[in-house]
This record gives sequence, C-alpha cells and structure tokens, in this order.
Amino acid sequence: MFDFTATYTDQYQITMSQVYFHRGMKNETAIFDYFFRKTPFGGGFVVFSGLEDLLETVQKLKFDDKDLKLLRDEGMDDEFLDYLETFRFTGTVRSAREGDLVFPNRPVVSVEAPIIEAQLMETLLLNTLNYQSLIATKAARMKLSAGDRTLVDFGLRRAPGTGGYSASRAAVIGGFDATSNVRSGRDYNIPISGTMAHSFVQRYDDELSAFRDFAAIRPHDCVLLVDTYDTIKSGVPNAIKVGKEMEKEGHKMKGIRLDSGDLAWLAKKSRAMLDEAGLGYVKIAASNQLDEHVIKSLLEQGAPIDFFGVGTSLVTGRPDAALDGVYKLSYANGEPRLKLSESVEKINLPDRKQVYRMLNEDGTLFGAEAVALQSENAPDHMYHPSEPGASMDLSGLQKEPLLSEVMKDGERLTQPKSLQEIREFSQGQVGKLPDEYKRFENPHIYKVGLSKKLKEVRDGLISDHKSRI
Ligand SMILES: Nc1ncnc2c1ncn2[C@@H]1O[C@H](COP(=O)(O)OP(=O)(O)OP(=O)(O)O)[C@@H](O)[C@H]1O
Ligand SMILES: O=P(O)(O)OC[C@H]1O[C@H](OP(=O)(O)OP(=O)(O)O)[C@H](O)[C@@H]1O
Ligand SMILES: O=C(O)c1cccnc1
Repeated sequence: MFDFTATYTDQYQITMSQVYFHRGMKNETAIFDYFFRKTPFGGGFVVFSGLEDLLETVQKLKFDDKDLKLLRDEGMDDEFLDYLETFRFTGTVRSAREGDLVFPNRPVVSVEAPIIEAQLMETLLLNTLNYQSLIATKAARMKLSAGDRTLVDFGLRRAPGTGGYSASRAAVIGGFDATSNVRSGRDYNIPISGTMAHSFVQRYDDELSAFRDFAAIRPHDCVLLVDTYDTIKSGVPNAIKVGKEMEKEGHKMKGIRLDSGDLAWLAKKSRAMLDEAGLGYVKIAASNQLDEHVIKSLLEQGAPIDFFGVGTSLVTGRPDAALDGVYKLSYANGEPRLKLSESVEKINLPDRKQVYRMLNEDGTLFGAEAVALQSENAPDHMYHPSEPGASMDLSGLQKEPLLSEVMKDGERLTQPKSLQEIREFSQGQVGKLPDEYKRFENPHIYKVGLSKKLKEVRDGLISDHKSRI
C-alpha cells in the first residue's frame, strides 16, 4: 500500500475543518455513510473492495512536516496548524465485509467520529472504495464468464496512473488468479504471471530463434506469443518445434498466447495442432481487448482457452469508468441530518443505521435488504424508499446484520484479512446470489427498503425542512 498523508484529500475538507475548529465544533460527533446509487455495467451487484487498504491508511493518517508547511503557505492559521499537527483518526468505522456483495442506496460503510476527523477522511475513503469496488465488480463479472479458467490481470500499462496498483488487488477480490504487475504481486501477495511481448519476437531475425532462446532461459515458465507473423503458418508450428525440443531436455512448455484475430477459431486450430503433436499439456492463453462479454462468447463458441489475460477493460472499468459512491452526513450535533433533493431516491438516510440482509433457509440470498435504525430490532416489514404505499413482508426470513465495527477509537478491531481469504469469501457470496441477479442483461433488481421507524425519521425531517423553506 502506498503511503498517503492527510493531504491526500480535497482542499474543501481542510477549509471546512478549519471553520469547525474555530467555532468550537471540533469534538462534535458526526456520522457519515458511504453508499452508491447505481450498479455499474448495468449489472445486478457490486463487490465491495478496498476496506483493508482504507483501514490501514486511516490508522496511521497524519499531517507530516511537508503538509503543515504547505498549509501554512496556503494561509492556515497557527492554532489550527497546531491542531493538525496532532491530528489522528480516533473514531469508529462500521462496515460491510470486504468482498461482500453490496447494493444501491444502503450504507456500506458508516464513519462515526469527531466531525473534523470524519470530514478529513472523506476523499481518501471515496477514492479507495469507489475505484476498488468498481474493479472488483468488473473482475467478478469476468469470473462469472470464465468459470474455472485462469484470469490474469495485464492492466497496469492501461490503468489510470498508479491506480493499476490497487486494481490488481481488487481484481483478485473479484476472482482473478494472478497479475503481471510485479509490485502489486509483491505488496499484496498475488501470484505473478507473464508471457512475452511482440518486441521480443521482433528483436530476432526469425521467430524460431526467439522462441528457442526464451525456452532455454525460462524452461519452467515458457509461454510463447505466437501471433507476431502468422499464428497458424508460423507461430504455432514454431512453438511445437520448441515444445518438442524442450521435451528432449526434460521440460514441458507451459503455453502459447494468442493476441489477435478470431480467438475462438485460432484457439481451436492451435489446440488441434498441439494435440496432434503430442503436446496436449500445452495450455492456450488469449488476450486482446477481452471483457466479460467476449470471454463469455469465446467459451460459448467452444474456444479451448485456458488462460485469459485482461488489461484495459478491467482497470478502466469499461464502459463505466467510475462507481458513483458518495459519503453523506447522516447525524451531527446530536441530531439526524439529511439533504433535500428534488427526487426522493436522492435524499440520504438520516441517523445511525443497520442493514439487514434477508436469507433463504439454505443461506442463499433472498434478494432483499432492509435499512433500519441501529436502535431497533431487525424489521419484519420494509417500505419502498421512494414509492409511497409499496412495502414488503419480511416475516419468516432469516435476517443478517451487515454492518459491524471494524475500527473503534481509531484502532482496528479485526485482524487484517489476507487477499485470498477475502477472495474466497467473495466468491462464496457470488455463489449464494441467485442467477437472475448475475445475468448481464436486465438482471433482477435487488430490493432495498426502509424500516417503518427509519422511514418516519426521514419523512419527518423532510417535512421539517420543507416547512422551514
Ligand atoms: N471469436 C471471437 N468471438 C468474439 N469476439 C472475439 C473473437 N475473437 C476475437 N474477439 C474479440 O474481438 C475484438 C477484435 O478486435 P480487433 O479486430 O481489433 O482484433 P484484431 O484486429 O484481430 O487484433 P489486432 O488489431 O491487434 O491485430 C477483440 O476484443 C477480441 O478479443
Ligand atoms: O488488450 P488489453 O485487454 O488491454 O490487454 C493487454 C494487452 O497489452 C498487451 O499489448 P501491447 O500492445 O501493449 O503490448 P505487446 O507489444 O506486448 O503486444 C497485450 O499483448 C495485450 O494485448
Ligand atoms: O505477460 C504478458 O503477456 C503481458 C503483460 C502485460 C500486458 N500484456 C501482456
């Protein structure tokens, strides 16, 4: 994880904090909720990712000497700078489990802290969780298409700057198996994997010499890129030659990689040629602008592809580019808070809350969640957030509370989870979500409703505000 200091934020967080500080609000408790309004990719779910990175950063968040000098130069006063020098996050974070499936318009993370502290972590939280959750969701969709075939992240070169670093982590949470990104592999303990570039083959006067050299130096990990000149007439025959030579030396070539043309046709043809040559163990990798739809289509065409290398669409979250997650104030100065909006769906949910997931008897997801006040029991009935009169009976369903304390008084309460643990949990959750919510076209809408009490608090505040305008 990169080291961030507290100036990894937007200027307005610091200027608002300066006002709170000088107006005696520094120690006032505030609650902010992180949630999003729309699932990306027209999909039915989001894979929540980034929590471990966020907690690690928040726990040690502070303004260093360079930050303080900058803020002094920017005109911040001495008294406030003295406060910032001692600034640490001392609040409570309640959160969904990383890797869990999360849905629109319900809190995913709730931060309760002295208002300046909660405010100063907003941008960091949104930057971390929005991007990683977008990428983990994209990865999970590719995993749904790829099944037990191997998915490798090739995205660093196409990523939004250093975002590629955390994209590799999020990809694993979504179900990817390995990354070509060596630094992320090092820091997050992700299996590192790779083949060769066209430039390597181009460097040699002939393809066969390039393949032979690579096999000689890397006999234990030899994947040959076969499309530089002509996949079927040159690349695959040369790979077969080298594969047979490797056998004589007691080695097994790992694979070939296809990177252009009709990948289904070429994979079938290459598979037949390799099998015919007795190289049935040589795997076929494919790359070139893959995404969940192309992978699905290739496998439906019967393409015998074992590895998919994915870059651009993974790390850019194509076509959506961002998850619209927001961080909204729901409680301050001893009172629940909300922001009015023309559309009721956009009005945030006030007060301290808990989210309950409805489960079927076998533990699979029923397809509904109720947001309630933290002070009440799991509700047996929930109300549509914006359609008056629409409600749903929840009696008889198992209800699982989803937000739990992961940080208290600025200290983590849980042991950091390994990426593999998070991945396994996430894949298990995807397995429990019925197929109708996972299909790519017009997935079922997962229902999120409000308890009666929460709806009353929200509607009461709406009337109060409207009557004051
Ligand atoms: N059999 C197939 N079925 C569906 N999609 C495929 C199939 N084969 C390739 N694709 C996808 O179609 C797109 C083809 O892109 P494009 O035509 O630019 O590739 P190309 O011209 O073969 O490659 P390059 O321009 O690198 O030589 C890619 O996203 C690729 O993954
Ligand atoms: O298509 P993406 O999903 O983004 O996957 C990554 C792509 O990056 C590489 O190409 P590039 O042309 O950068 O390098 P190369 O010369 O090694 O092919 C690789 O060969 C893939 O085609
Ligand atoms: O190892 C590879 O084949 C690779 C890595 C990054 C991008 N494209 C391909």
